Amino acid sequence: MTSTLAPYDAILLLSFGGPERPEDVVPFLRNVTHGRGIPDERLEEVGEHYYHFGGRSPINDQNKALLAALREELARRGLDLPVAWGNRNWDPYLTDALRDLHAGGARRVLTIVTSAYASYSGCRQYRENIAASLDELAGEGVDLVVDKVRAYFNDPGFVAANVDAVVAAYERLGAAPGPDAPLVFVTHSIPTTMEVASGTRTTGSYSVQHLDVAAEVAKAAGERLGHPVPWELAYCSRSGTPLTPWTEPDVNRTLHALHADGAARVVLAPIGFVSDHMEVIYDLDTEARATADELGMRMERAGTAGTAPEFVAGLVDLLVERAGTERGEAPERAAVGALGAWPDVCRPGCCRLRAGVDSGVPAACEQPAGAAV
Ligand SMILES: CC1=C(CCC(=O)O)c2cc3nc(cc4[nH]c(cc5[nH]c(cc1n2)c(C)c5CCC(=O)O)c(CCC(=O)O)c4C)C(CCC(=O)O)=C3C
Ligand SMILES: [Fe+2]
Repeated sequence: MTSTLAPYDAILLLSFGGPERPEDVVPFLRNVTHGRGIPDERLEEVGEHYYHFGGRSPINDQNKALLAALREELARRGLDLPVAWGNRNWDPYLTDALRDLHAGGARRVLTIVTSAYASYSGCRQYRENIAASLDELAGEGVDLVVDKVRAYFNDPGFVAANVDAVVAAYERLGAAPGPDAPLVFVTHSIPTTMEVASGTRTTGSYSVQHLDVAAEVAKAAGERLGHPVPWELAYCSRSGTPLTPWTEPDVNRTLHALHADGAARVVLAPIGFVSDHMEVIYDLDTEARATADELGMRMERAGTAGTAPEFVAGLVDLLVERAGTERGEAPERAAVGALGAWPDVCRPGCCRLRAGVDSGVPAACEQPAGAAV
């Protein structure tokens, strides 16, 4: 029975992909940076991060775990439909996943991407990948309709999982939050041009989305811990040339600044990542930890949402909500914070690579040009 997710007949988990073995690292990095002008030195440096962990990214295992958790939660709710997994940059690839779903009888697919926040990297680029795959499949006579659930950074389940993780990190730290033990939220840095073009005029940019979630998480964690939590937002994983501005401050610089202000301990909460990606285990657990050690600061890194039951239940709620909307019902659109629920179908021009510049690359899951922004 698939009745309560009608009109959808399949679910797709769409992610980034990562290498499984050392031989995969360079081909993977070529896929990631295809046509994007990342300097060779940066690729070698990022390659080293992967070799440091045996040439294997943690991301595929984490997606397999999320896939299993989603299937379990769907089954628990009596929702029996296929759930496939496909990636932008590595096997299993998106096009193959969609072709398999179609071969199994699927005609209308609802997608969850493994990015909670909307920017070119977390929203539009995936939608361009969907459009390109659908185009390729149409050439094979495979016709599918693919939709995507709205950006879920402010979903109550995602936020609750991050609150739990921050509370647990302070418990491990053995100190109450305060000026002596502040909280640093961390996310992926992006070029400031991408930041300016993220979202739309009415939805909140990438950094504004993070600030909204950070305020909610800090407030709820502070209530649970019995102390207000001083916090800031920092960025990791900058790339590109030093001449190109990216969102700042870098997390290592924030650690130096907090240390100079007298903080002896710190909690890092990577709210920008849905699971412990390479950025988390290398840029935070390896590099930022080395900085903290050097400064003599005690650091605890909060966990990511991963397969936390609230997070997984929240994702399934989003599937149920969207299916209801498509059936013409008006389901509740749960969201915490000040920004409200993201549009189901992105506004025209949402999350362009650069503000005002239409790349001409088709993107799926977007209202046609001319629709109100
Ligand atoms: C906002 C954002 C997220 C968060 C949202 C989300 O979670 O999806 C994210 C996720 C990820 N980024 C990842 C890996 C990489 N990202 C790169 C490059 C870039 N990312 C960017 C942004 C983001 N990226 C940008 C603006 C670039 C430069 C331009 C470009 O190339 O688009 C490069 C190239 C080398 C380098 O420049 O560092 C690599 C190898 C992995 C896999 C990790 C693993 O294996 O566990 C994941 C999940
Ligand atoms: Fe978008």
